[in-house]
Amino acid sequence: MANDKETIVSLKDLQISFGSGKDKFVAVQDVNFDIFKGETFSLVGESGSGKTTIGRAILGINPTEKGTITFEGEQINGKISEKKKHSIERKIQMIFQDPSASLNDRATVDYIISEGLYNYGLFDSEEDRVKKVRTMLEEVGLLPEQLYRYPHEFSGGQRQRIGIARALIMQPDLVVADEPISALDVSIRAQVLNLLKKFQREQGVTYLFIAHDLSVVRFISDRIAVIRAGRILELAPTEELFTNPIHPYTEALLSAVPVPDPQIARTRKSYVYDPSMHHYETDKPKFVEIKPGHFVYCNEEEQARYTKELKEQGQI
Ligand SMILES: Nc1ncnc2c1ncn2[C@@H]1O[C@H](COP(=O)(O)OP(=O)(O)OP(=O)(O)O)[C@@H](O)[C@H]1O
Repeated sequence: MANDKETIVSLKDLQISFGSGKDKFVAVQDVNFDIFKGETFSLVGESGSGKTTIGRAILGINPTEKGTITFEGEQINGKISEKKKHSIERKIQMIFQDPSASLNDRATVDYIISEGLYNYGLFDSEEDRVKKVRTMLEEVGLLPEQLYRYPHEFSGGQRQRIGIARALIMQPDLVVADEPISALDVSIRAQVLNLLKKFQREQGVTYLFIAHDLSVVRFISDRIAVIRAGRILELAPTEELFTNPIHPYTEALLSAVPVPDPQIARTRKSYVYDPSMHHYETDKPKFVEIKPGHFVYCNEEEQARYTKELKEQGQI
């Protein structure tokens, strides 16, 4: 792939299965993509499509069956040393969908935010730890007097801020944010997204953002990958994906997004994507860079058709 951006994560021919024998279920396959340093890369797809499975594989929680995951130039799936694992667990943090379930209700906010600092010895003195925690608390918009309270004393949005503080205090290079706003009130979703963007501007952190709705990720993503049934069907920079979608499934997802401009609404085709039209075994589809930075999962016949259409439209 031709680009001048630095790659932080690279997934090559990734396959992940659960169970074995006749109960084996392939949850993720043929997955190939790179995430660039400092960007927000979104993985979007319906429930059960494999988004969380990919996120958990990058975090080292889900074992992979085939392929490689490279992080900062080193392979991190398969057998790795405890030392490397420990180092990666600081560098890659996670923010969860449900801030109520992911925070220990018997621990104070002070302890929750400090836990990683303790595990990694990331402070010089007690004074230094308290200073770090208070600064972080302020960064996420909570008050110093809230430090010794417990998660259940906070609203959903505040709890998610605690979850963000816990992740970001580790100064991670990559944060996997798995539907971080889905459980929140619509009114506070934008605030939480703005908070995440603020950290990205200040710390240069990279986000892998997982969502089931394209409209949610439009304004925060640099690039978007659309996943269905464990396969990435299309990947493109955000505006490119919204204006020039190529795969019929992306078209279908986009037609479900409310379009305020009737002019655009009229020109948009309402595809019904029938996945059974793909016979993966015989078709042997590939993830092809159909135009610079824009990838589509397609077989040879589809590739020829897409290329012809793009040429006719003067896009390539
Ligand atoms: N530990 C597991 N054991 C067996 N099957 C699993 C396991 N984890 C996930 N799966 C299956 O793998 C598929 C992908 O699940 P995954 O959680 O990655 O989907 P998702 O896209 O994140 O969905 P959601 O939006 O609902 O979280 C699903 O069919 C799920 O049932």
